[in-house]
Amino acid sequence: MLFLARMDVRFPESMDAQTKADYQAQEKSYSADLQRRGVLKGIWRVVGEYANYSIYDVDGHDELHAIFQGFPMFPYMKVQVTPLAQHPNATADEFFAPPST
Ligand SMILES: O=C(O)C[C@H]1C=CC(=O)O1
Repeated sequence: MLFLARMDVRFPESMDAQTKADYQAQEKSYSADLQRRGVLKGIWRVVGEYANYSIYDVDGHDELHAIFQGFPMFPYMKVQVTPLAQHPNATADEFFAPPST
């Protein structure tokens, strides 16, 4: 199942630069592992914002929630999720398998 997520990150004003950098490094490593495993299919920065849009391929809601909770920066993220279904007009679709005949 595919899901589109928008993640907005908001660190507390009081957080020091080194702590932020540590969180970002841990986040990068966690994100890279998800991408290597094919769970995180793509991630894009929202221009001008500390936010991203990302696409996840998981078995269901519980797995997706567990993945989000695993993000080191989860306590500082607001996540909005949109379930995705196959569009009948899609011509080239790298995310969905072709319909079986
Ligand atoms: O920098 C971000 O957008 C936050 C974070 C969430 C996933 C990820 O890889 O980075």
